[in-house]
Amino acid sequence: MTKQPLLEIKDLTTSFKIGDEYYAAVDHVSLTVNENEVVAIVGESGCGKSALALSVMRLHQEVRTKVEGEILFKGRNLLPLSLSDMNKVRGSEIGMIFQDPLTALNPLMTAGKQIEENMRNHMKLSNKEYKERAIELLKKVGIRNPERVYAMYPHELSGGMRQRVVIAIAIACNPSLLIADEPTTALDVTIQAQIMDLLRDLQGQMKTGIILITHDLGVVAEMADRVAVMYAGEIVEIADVRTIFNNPLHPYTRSLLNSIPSTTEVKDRLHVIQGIVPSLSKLPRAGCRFRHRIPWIDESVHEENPVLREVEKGHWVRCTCYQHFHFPDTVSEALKHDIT
Ligand SMILES: Nc1ncnc2c1ncn2[C@@H]1O[C@H](COP(=O)(O)OP(=O)(O)OP(=O)(O)O)[C@@H](O)[C@H]1O
Repeated sequence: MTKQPLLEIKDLTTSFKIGDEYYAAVDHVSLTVNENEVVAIVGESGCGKSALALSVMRLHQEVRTKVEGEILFKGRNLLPLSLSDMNKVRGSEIGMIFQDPLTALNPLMTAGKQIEENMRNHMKLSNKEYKERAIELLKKVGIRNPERVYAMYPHELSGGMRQRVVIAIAIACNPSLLIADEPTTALDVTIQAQIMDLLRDLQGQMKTGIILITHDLGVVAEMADRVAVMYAGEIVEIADVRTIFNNPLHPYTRSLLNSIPSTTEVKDRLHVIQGIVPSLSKLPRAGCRFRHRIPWIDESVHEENPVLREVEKGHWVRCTCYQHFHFPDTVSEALKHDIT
């Protein structure tokens, strides 16, 4: 069965005003999410993942943000839509799950009323039906005593319960796309797995497309169909999940995978990713943006204007430097470049 594109992000550039200048946090990014497909976006903090997600939802502050390109949702470009048309899409056809459930919820409204509020904006039901559906949704997201939780305020709920309520709000109108931005980072480790299991179950039942933004490569391996790796505002590699884990090519993807702690193998500290993503105004804009973090690789192997190239069906990589990449061979090589 061929998959239909649900979301097509075309040449998206999102820039923020800092001082008098605009700087692109998302730089000419194109990405497709098909129906019933989970696309993970991975990369370190500051790579532009949230800026990308918020652009799809059009949740950036308009005064200091420029969003250029096209975001086609079911074929319709979301960027030129009026606010009222965008509000019809947001929360109904596209649901969003934020990092921190406490800030995502209204502290002055009960869980049940917040779920109902989203439905009231998009669905015509009777008061009784809104309530029944809200309780049904609380049950669906794994809350055992939904009638009780319906009447509770966010501060009366644990972090995991709050995130379940956020998920209930996000799925209340049966969206065809969910955007989950680090949905478990604000939660205890023990609860994280439960929330990811819930998301996976819901995705299976509802066949929703999902953009899953995460640092957790374990979650990616379990949940994603395809993976886009972002570095410094650009996608540097994109492929199906199996290819990313079995045949990663870009030096950044390889470094990310290498930095996962292993329980079976003692990792050489030289193989752990070095340095940090530069701040937005200091991002390298010319050439291979990752080259500064792999200084032991000869400069000449980087392309001047690296573009994403399809190296095998569905597997795209930016910059041919991957053909020459290796981790530092020796301590002296690492020391020479001050990277230990
Ligand atoms: N409103 C804003 N104004 C100015 N700069 C911003 C704004 N929002 C984000 N940035 C900058 O844009 C870059 C990308 O940020 P973004 O939040 O998208 O990164 P991220 O990959 O999602 O990181 P994290 O995993 O920490 O959420 C960062 O340098 C960030 O500081």
